[in-house]
Amino acid sequence: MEKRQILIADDDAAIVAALDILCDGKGYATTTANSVEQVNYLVKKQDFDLVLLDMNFQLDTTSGAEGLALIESIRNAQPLCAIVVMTGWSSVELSVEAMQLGANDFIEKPWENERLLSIIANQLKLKDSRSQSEKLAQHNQLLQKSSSDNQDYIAQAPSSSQMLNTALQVAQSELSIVIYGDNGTGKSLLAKKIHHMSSRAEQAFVSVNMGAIPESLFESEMFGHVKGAFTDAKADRAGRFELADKGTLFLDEIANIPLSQQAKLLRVLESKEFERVGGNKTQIADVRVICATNADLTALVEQGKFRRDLLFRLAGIDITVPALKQRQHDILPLAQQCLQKWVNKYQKSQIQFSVLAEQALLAYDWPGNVRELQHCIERAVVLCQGETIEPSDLRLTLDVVSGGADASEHAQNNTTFDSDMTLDDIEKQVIIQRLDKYKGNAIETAKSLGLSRSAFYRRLEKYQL
Ligand SMILES: Nc1ncnc2c1ncn2[C@@H]1O[C@H](COP(=O)(O)OP(=O)(O)OP(=O)(O)O)[C@@H](O)[C@H]1O
Repeated sequence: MEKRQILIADDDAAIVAALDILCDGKGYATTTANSVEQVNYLVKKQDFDLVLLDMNFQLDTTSGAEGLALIESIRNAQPLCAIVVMTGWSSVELSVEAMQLGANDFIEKPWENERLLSIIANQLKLKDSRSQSEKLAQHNQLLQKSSSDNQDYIAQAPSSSQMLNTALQVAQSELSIVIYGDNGTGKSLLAKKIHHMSSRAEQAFVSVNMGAIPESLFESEMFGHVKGAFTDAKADRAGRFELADKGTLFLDEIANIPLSQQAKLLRVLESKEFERVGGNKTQIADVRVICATNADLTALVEQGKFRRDLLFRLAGIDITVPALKQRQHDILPLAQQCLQKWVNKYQKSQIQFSVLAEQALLAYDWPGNVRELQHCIERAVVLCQGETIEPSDLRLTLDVVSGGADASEHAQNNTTFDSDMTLDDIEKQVIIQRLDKYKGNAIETAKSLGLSRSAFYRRLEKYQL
């Protein structure tokens, strides 16, 4: 196990030497500092688990002012690090002030070795639980975004049930997986399903949309950063690899990762080691990687846009999710599932599909796949006046009657914005319609809206599209 890092800060060389021997004997890695400047320099440069801090650095002062100022700068540089101050005897007030400024504990000089070691051990444990809570808070944020985590995966058609069987068979292994399929076919949901069926199910499932990360933030997003590593790094932050430790890391839209970043990803996947940006502590990446894409990665390799060695590393096994039109037997069960969801959400009384509406659902091509089906049913639930959804509520009637006119265009020609819609509501609706128009093609939709790829993906995430 990696040694815990302790900084011993005191201007008295004899004290530093004694503490160094004591800590070293207990297996801690020590660094020493004998001036305020040195402490300030070291805490900005290196990660420490604990600082043992003297309160006075000039022989003629006993006020503790230097120690108090140092506590603030250590706290600023390393919010989670434990600080134990060493005070002269009977300086209770100073100890209290130190604790108020962020020190975690204090010990009076001269100290008893056993007592100091027990304080150190205790504070290191508390520091670990603070790091753990920091991670948990970030996890919770991620989890809130994916409340659909363990929803039922519908696969009643022969092609989808065969695909699901293969997925569940490999779930238990540690093989990396690439999931291919058109937009909206259910690749992300399948990745979650695989995670839930794996031996890592109790650990985190962390999803990253590779298209949504601006190139300049790639390393910080994936590997984390330490405070001050760059202008906007106001606090330490764990990256996705760290958050997914012992769990599953889902790299969505993997084809969108720029070539320059592919090498960095490959290095971590091969060595299983990474460092936070600006940090020097090497961490181990114990993650199972699942990727998804609607692109042909082999073709991208041939075109020189995707690294062959990265594809080998990622593709332990390939799974392809069929388009919805190729799995007719899934359409009605999926429509029923969506109906239930939207009826609950909009607090409507029970609603059913008419026979004609079911026929319309079956006759449509679903270029936007399950996602388009969900939007279609949501619209229908909102528009439906009575207890039965009719073909006209689905707005697919035109297609069925005219044999293939584009329903999305029909929907688009009917754009109306209620007077009580917020700007966000309007933006969401425009994006949905534009996605329909471009049949789920993200790049063309983003272009038509005048958005960069990452700005577009950020909006998709914001509106959970
Ligand atoms: N087999 C299924 N059973 C139930 N719900 C499904 C199924 N497939 C997809 N869905 C739902 O359809 C929506 C779109 O699915 P998902 O986001 O997994 O698609 P995707 O292929 O990852 O899309 P994209 O390529 O655009 O990222 C989600 O709300 C998901 O829950």
